[in-house]
Amino acid sequence: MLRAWSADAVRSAEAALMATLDDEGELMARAAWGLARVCRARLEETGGSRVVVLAGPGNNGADALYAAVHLADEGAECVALQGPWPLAIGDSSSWQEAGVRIVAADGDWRAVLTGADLVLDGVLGIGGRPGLPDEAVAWVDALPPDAYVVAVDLPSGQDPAGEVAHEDAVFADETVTFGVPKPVHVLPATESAVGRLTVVDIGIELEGDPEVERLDFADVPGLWPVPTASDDKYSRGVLGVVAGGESYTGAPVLCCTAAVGAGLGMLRYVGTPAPTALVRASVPEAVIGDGRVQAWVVGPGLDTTSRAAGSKAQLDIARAALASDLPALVDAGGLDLVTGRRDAPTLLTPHAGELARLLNRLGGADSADVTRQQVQASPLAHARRAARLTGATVLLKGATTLVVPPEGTVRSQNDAPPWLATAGAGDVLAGVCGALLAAGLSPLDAGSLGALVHGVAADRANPGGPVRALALAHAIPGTVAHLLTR
Ligand SMILES: NC(=O)C1=CN([C@@H]2O[C@H](COP(=O)(O)OP(=O)(O)OC[C@H]3O[C@@H](n4cnc5c(N)ncnc54)[C@H](O)[C@@H]3O)[C@@H](O)[C@H]2O)[C@@H](O)CC1
Ligand SMILES: [K+]
Repeated sequence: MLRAWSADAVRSAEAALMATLDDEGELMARAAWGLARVCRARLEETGGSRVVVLAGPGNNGADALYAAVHLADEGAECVALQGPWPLAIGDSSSWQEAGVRIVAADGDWRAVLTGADLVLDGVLGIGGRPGLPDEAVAWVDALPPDAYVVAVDLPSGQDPAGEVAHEDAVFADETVTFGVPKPVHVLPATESAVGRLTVVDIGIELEGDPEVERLDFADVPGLWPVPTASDDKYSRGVLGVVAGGESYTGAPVLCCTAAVGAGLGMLRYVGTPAPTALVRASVPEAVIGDGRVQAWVVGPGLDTTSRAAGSKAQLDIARAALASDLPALVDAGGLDLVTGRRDAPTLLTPHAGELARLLNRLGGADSADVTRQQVQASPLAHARRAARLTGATVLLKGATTLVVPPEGTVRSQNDAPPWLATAGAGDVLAGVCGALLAAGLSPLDAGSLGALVHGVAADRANPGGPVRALALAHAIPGTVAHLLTR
């Protein structure tokens, strides 16, 4: 499991460790040495030797300058660009003596930057507010496209808390962070700016709950519900799926195929005539009709406005499911049936547009209209708000999937290839996560584990190429086996 801690928690841990060390510069020395080792390796890989430091006003700039001193000692040509600010440590002459030429804001920094093989972005670190100083915006605009950009601790100008997306900021090829990952490295608003993430150990230890967790493959065997010899179909979990309608007939096929493939004890399907016939034909394991279940999936392909035959009876069961005290996953059309808090374990699985619509419906008359774009620009805050309004855990779909309970640590999964952005993929996700809820997992575990398996299955269904949702659903059982036995 990858764990990311807030800037405040990292500063406290650094202060605690610093208090035990004789030399107050020791941590920065460790950070700079680790950073220099990574840069050295990248220069060797690319055959480059010209390093340009973007030197900000704080300790982030100092880290980059100290690393450049090591690289200069080893033969690299190192130049640092200084803005109209004093450097946190030393002055330009002391750094020049140590082998790093400083070019001031009024110097010919453009020519220097043009020749860079590797750019060390040390403008802002965990002390940064989102956004860049103007001089640094000009540097970033002038970055040569073929230079390898290494961000020190985090891509400068990105929100260290990972809450808000920023276009006017650094997008790095690699980020070298110190001690532990921070939210900026794993949350959807900022993760795409991080590139490859490398963590340098500087000896700090963090306690308590992290801000963000990310499950990795090694977590799957400990969480996945593996049956034992004493289990039967009922003890393994029975899932009820209320999905589809006369106009959306495919969603229940995808959802039910994925759910039985994820290892359910039994599945009950509640639908209208056309999708019921399809489910009967393509998922012969399914038992048709209402009955006792351990959890519900309500909503894939569900049209809450339909007047077609069977729709009213189906909607009555959907509403009863949501009113019950059983765990429920609520997706797509089912989200329109959410009227407020649910006390039983609940996982809502909206995409950005559906989350905006839900917030507008539940937020009350005095709340401003939320748009899909606003949700995409600050996904965590909007998902958290919906979680608090409903008491549910909110799984917000996207290139990075967020799983956000009303309080506490969130999960952020980034396991899927971009090919997975395809119609029907969400129906498959609902089936997998629903199966996990029926087996007794919490909404947080069901959502994050389901997202991981879903992402890996997309890759395994057709490595490196397009994937259709039905192939994804069929890849679920093999993916689970692979993750349990690797
Ligand atoms: N705290 C520690 O013990 C350690 C910190 N380290 C480094 O120190 C960094 C944090 O250093 P600092 O706390 O000095 O903070 P930063 O270097 O991130 O920057 C802070 C400075 O930038 C200014 N600033 C912030 N946002 C701005 C914006 N948007 N536009 C213009 N100016 C802005 C602040 O007023 C302040 O002067 C870490 O990211 C890491 O690189 C490492 O050396 C490891 C040890
Ligand atoms: K930085």
